[in-house]
This record gives sequence, C-alpha cells and structure tokens, in this order.
Amino acid sequence: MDAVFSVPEPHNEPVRTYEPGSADAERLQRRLTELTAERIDLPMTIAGEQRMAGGAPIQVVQPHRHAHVLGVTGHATHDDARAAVKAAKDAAPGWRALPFEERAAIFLRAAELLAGPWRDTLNAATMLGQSKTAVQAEIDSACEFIDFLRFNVFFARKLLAEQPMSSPGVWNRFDHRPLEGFVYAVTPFNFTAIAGNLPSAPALLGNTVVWKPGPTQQFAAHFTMRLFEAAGLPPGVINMVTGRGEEVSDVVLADPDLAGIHFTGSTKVFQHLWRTVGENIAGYRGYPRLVGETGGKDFVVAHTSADVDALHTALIRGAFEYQGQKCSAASRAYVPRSIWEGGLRDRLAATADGLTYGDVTDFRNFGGAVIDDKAFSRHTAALELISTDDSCRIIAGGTADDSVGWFVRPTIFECGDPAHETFTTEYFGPILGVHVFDDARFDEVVTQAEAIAPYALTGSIFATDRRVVDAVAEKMRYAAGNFYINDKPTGAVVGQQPFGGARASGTNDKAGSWHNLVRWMSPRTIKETFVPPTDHTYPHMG
Ligand SMILES: NC(=O)c1ccc[n+]([C@@H]2O[C@H](COP(=O)([O-])OP(=O)(O)OC[C@H]3O[C@@H](n4cnc5c(N)ncnc54)[C@H](O)[C@@H]3O)[C@@H](O)[C@H]2O)c1
Ligand SMILES: N[C@@H](CCC=O)C(=O)O
Repeated sequence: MDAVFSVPEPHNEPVRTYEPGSADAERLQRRLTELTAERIDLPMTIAGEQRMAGGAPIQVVQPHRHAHVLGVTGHATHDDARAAVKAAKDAAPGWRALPFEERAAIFLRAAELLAGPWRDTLNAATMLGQSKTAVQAEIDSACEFIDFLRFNVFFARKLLAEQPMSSPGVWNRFDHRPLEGFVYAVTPFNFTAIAGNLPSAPALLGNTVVWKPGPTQQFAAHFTMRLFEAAGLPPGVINMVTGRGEEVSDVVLADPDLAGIHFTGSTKVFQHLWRTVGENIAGYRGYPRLVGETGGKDFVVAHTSADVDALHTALIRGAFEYQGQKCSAASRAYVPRSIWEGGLRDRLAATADGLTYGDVTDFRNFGGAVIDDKAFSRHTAALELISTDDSCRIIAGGTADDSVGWFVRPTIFECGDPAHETFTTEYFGPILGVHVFDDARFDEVVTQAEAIAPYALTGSIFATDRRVVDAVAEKMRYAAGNFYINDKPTGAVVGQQPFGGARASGTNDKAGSWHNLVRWMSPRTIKETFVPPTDHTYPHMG
C-alpha cells in the first residue's frame, strides 16, 4: 500500500481501583481463583513452538505462600539457546520486510487485548507469581505495559518521519534499518511491563529477539508470550527461553550476529554482560548496542520547609509499596532534626508498624512477600547488620518470617553515619534508612548525599521554599535520572516521566521514549543526485 500512515494518538491507560464489591474486583478474584487452581507447564517458545527447556526443572511458586506451586519451568541449555538464536535469525528477513504499520498493528492490538479481555489474566498472574497487590499489579501489568505498547508505536512513527535536509537537485533520505543481527532481551522479576517492553520495543522497529525473563517472573511472562501470539506476532520474532540465563548467555554473547542487549536488572549482572561483550568484541559483525537499566539507592531529602504530611506519605509509599522491590524505591532519607523529633519519627513508625503484608489475594493487605528465599536471606542479613551496629537504631519493623511466605516487615532505622554501608547498598526490599541532621547542616548533607552511593536512578526533594528546591535540583543534577519535587521517587508514568538512571544505575536510555527506540535502529543515509555532474574539473582550475 502506498501511503504515509499516522498512528493513533496514545493516551495513558486509566488505573482501575478494585474497590470492595466492584465488578472489577470480582472479575479479578475469579481469575485469581482459576489460576491458583491450576499448575501449568511454563515452556520456552522458539520459532512459535512451545517446549520445555532441556535443563533442570524450576518450580515457580507464590512468594506469599511458597508451598503453592503455580507452574514448572526449566533452565534453558546451550542447545535451547542455539535453537532460539537460529529462530531469531531465520525470522529476521521476513519480519524486517513487513511494513512498519503491519508490525505496529500487532503491538497496538496487544495493547487493546490487554486493556480488555487479557487484563485480569496478566494482573492475576503478576499478583500470584510476583506477590503484587491488585493496585500494584494494575499499574504494572495492565497500565504500564499497555502504555509501553501504545507510546512506543507513537514515538517510533515520529522517528521514522525524521529525515535529513536536501539541497537543490539532491534528495537525501534516511532508511531506518533495524540492527543487523538479533537482540538479546534479559528482564527482571519485578515488573511484568518491563519484561514485556524489553523484547517488544526492538521487535517493533523490525528486530528479532531472544528473550530471557527472570525465572521468578516466568508465570506472568508465559501469559505475556501468549498475549503477543494472540495479537498476531509471527513465529520466531520473539523467542522466549526460560531459566536463570547463564547457559543462554554462553551461546548468545558468543554469536557474531548479536546486535544488541536490552537489559533491566541488577548492576552486577549488567556489568557481567557488558564485560563479556567487551571480551568478545572482535568476534561480532558490528558493535552490539548495550542498553541496561539497573539498580538504585534512591533518596528523599527533606528541608525544614517541607510539608510533613506529604513527606510522611511519600516515605511510606515510596519505601514500602511492593515491599520496596522497585528500583526506584526510597531507601535512604535525610530529615532535619526539628521535623524528625517534632513528630515524624513516631508517626512513621506507627504507620509502618500498621502496614499489613500478607496474601495478596486478600485485597485488604497493603503488600505481599519478597520474591524468593535469596531475597529473604539478603534482607535478614541486612536486618541483622542494622540491629547489631551501634550507629543504627531500628524504629519500626526489623523482623522477618519465612514459615508461610517470604515476609519481611517494613523496616525503618535511623543511622548517625550517612556514609554507612546501609546508605550505599541496594537491598531491594522494605528497608528504609534515615539520617537525621541538625537543621543548619542542610547544605552539607545534600552535598554528602549527592555522591555517597554509586547509583543515580531516582530521588526527591521535599521543600516549599523555592530557593531550596532550585538549589537542590541543581546540586543533585547528576544524582538521579528521575528527580521528583514534593513527590515520592517511585511511580513514573510512560510518556510523562521517561524512566532511567545513570552512573551505576544504567545507560539512561529512558524506557518508553524515543531515546530508547532510537537504539534499535541503524539508519542508512541515501543520497540521490538527480542530474549528476559530467565534468571532473573545478572553476578554480581555470
Ligand atoms: N533501572 C530500572 O529501570 C530497573 C527496573 C527494574 C529492576 N531493576 C533492578 O533489577 C534488580 C532486581 O531484579 P532481578 O533480581 O531480576 O535482577 P537480576 O540482575 O538478578 O536478574 C535480571 C535478569 O538477569 C538474568 N541473569 C542473571 N545472570 C545472567 C546471565 N549470566 N546471563 C543472562 N541472564 C542472566 C536473570 O535471570 C534475570 O532474568 C534490582 O537491582 C533493580 O534495581 C532496575
Ligand atoms: N518505573 C518504576 C520502577 C521500575 C523499577 O523497578 C517506577 O518509577 O517506580
């Protein structure tokens, strides 16, 4: 078809509230019951074929009730990885030959399916497999995922319209080619939306993908793959392999056609992938694009002019929603003594102690469990360190219990030493450290907080004095890729707060924006001269 198509104007998917007795809550409860009653296979999908990975089996459980197995997956082997790479390469010519609007239509259809008949399935799978409450699942596996799908199409279309200038007699064009080779998408456990976005964004631009979800997110990843298929994604475009991923990386990172890595997860794993690519660099056809969004040690700085009610709510929500398992979670706070001792300490402690973490299918709970036994051990070790260190004092929580689920109580501690390891280490759990300072030391504390952690993902300033807001925003310009004024440091919305951090937090390629999409294109510049010269001499030659 000869036409230059425009694409639908995207809008953010409205967040449903799941109030008691509402039709939405009842439908979601029904789907939770159905998925809980089943125990399904969680296979790989390679070239459109579903088959179990060849390596050791893995039980995928409900973190808040770890005796309950939702499904069984397996570790992909070298052979499995080779098959996925082959499938991605085989599908590439056909996929990149398909016009953009045909590819876009698949992902727009996926967005509408997810907004409608698939919403409860993805939300219920995310609640059960990742221990998210209804609202935390809704903002992730429904709204953010839908937004990624819709906004990526919109931004991609704008990029495709981007063309060079042409002087008289010449026509210059950009041919926005996909990368030459395949993309390796490696995704974390904590966001179903991120797991869906990392393979689908490069695919939208015409790339084919090997996708390796986190094993503890495999339940929702399984339904995400089925959603893509239901939307019409051809076989081989996204090939999902399961398990931890080391064996997959052995194969993928050694392949000459590796064209890019789209990663979200811990800093340590991303650095390992980057290092391996560096070691193999001479063996690739091109220079693989490395896009990685990684860890954080996200701060909240309060000034004496702060609205204390807003600060209290932001700290509770920012630190303890989804059990602190957001890369953006508030994990270190800096609070003036007058505010802290003037009531905030006792209020925060009471609120945190009142938060209910439990089975997320009981909608009255504020949170669920942490993701697995490894996370539980990491958090209990941190609690042990905090409770035995003389410079720290726990004011709320501090306990954990893994008898039924991996539950860690929302924990707040004060620490007199702002350089303590608890202010630089990402625990990725419901643990908030607070440094209380004499009011007059505000500038000094901001300077210290700016550089103490290796990360630069999110951070907030709470102040009503605009001179303070301005000064802190300037001083902390490189301390956060997403900076908030009088708001919690979590909850970025696609199209509104493009998300990503720098320093050890990643390559800051802003998921869900054109910044990210442009990494999956390799433009070819075409110059056409309509009447080419026929004399090789120049006027100055006489
Ligand atoms: N910056 C962001 O946007 C963002 C968003 C979400 C999560 N995160 C970060 O992710 C981390 C939590 O997620 P996680 O526990 O799933 O992270 P993780 O690094 O443990 O795992 C991420 C993915 O890498 C895989 N993996 C591990 N070793 C591998 C290897 N050698 N080869 C291939 N794959 C391998 C895992 O199986 C998983 O799929 C936290 O550090 C958090 O801050 C960052
Ligand atoms: N984008 C999410 C965090 C993603 C990382 O876990 C937020 O803004 O809270």
